[in-house]
Amino acid sequence: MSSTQATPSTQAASGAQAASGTQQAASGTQTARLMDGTGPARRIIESAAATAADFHRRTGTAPCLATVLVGEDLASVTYVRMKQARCAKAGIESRHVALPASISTGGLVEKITELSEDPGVHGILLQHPVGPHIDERAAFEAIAPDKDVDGVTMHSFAAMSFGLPGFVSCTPGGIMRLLAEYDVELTGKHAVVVGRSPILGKPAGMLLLERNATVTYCHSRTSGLSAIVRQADVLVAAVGRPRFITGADIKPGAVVIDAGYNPGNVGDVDFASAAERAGLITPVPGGVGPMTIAVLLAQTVEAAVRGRDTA
Ligand SMILES: NC(=O)C1=CN([C@@H]2O[C@H](COP(=O)(O)OP(=O)(O)OC[C@H]3O[C@@H](n4cnc5c(N)ncnc54)[C@H](OP(=O)(O)O)[C@@H]3O)[C@@H](O)[C@H]2O)C=CC1
Ligand SMILES: Nc1nc(=O)c2c([nH]1)NC[C@@H]1CN(c3ccc(C(=O)N[C@@H](CCC(=O)O)C(=O)O)cc3)C=[N+]21
Repeated sequence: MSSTQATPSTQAASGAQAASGTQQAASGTQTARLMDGTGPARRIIESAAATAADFHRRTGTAPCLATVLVGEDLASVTYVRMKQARCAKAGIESRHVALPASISTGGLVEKITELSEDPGVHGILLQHPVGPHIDERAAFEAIAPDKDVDGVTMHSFAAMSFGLPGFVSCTPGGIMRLLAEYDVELTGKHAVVVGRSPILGKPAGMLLLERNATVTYCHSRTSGLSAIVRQADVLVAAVGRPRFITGADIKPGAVVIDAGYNPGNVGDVDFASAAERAGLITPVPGGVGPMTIAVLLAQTVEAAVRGRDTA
């Protein structure tokens, strides 16, 4: 799989140049190979769609994902629409629950508890962030573990950290699948994760640890960030700051995973300079983003099938 060609649109979108049939990420002295997420994501979704169709035939209903959105933040509305569109294409029904920004923690927990108890709903996605006056952790914990297809509950986090079966947080799960797709060896490698949020940085580090990487977390209180990032054989950028990491801090040959997704389709890594030093690098868009949605869909179908088979 490691020689999969990036789609032309991916290359164009990331400023990459196609050179005599091989994909090259930049035109510097050392050129990174692109880690395309669109191809692997498509394959994961095709497989989920086949399973969803089979589930539909057997049960008369489609797998169903409930998407919960608090408020009307434009980016969040767009993400949720994108997820619903992918669901529809894969034969997954989505049920959208739009709640006012003014809803209380109690009101949100009540709504999510209803979905957790609804036998017609197989998976629940509560779009993050929910607004500063709401206890987001309490809301996530109202998701029944067997419907936690977004992998955001404490139950899912613990299972994932112990290497036990359960749903993984979608973006970290997508990152791991992408690394596998490109045959990236993790054992003994120094993985540096910049960011420690509960649904991205922290679980990404735990999954890398499970795969025997030596993991360092960096965050806003880290001192000497550059020096640490420079040691990374595998770098995961999950900061939420456009082009925060530049090529100067990339170890030559490193695997660079840009999980950032900032306004204007800009990642947390400065792609052009990083691609001159990295060995492998994800583009934004077309890297981690599509993998996130693919994992969400696959886990939704898995939840439906599991629920049915254990009913
Ligand atoms: N492609 C996808 O599917 C997804 C992409 N994203 C994107 O990933 C990025 C991160 O998202 P998310 O984890 O939710 O963001 P959060 O804002 O929740 O977390 C950001 C993390 O970065 C750390 N950080 C912030 N500033 C610095 C700094 N100057 N130096 C070092 N660390 C810093 C914070 O540290 P501290 O903990 O100390 O505050 C925090 O741990 C965003 O661009 C987001 O859009 C998110 C989810 C899915
Ligand atoms: N509970 C929760 N779970 C999430 O997984 C979650 C969330 N909240 N809040 C917001 C972030 C953001 N996020 C993205 C998912 C896919 C793309 C994605 O597919 N991006 C495409 C581009 C799509 C386009 O803009 O056309 C790409 O990178 O190629 C981006 C961002 C998930 N998030």
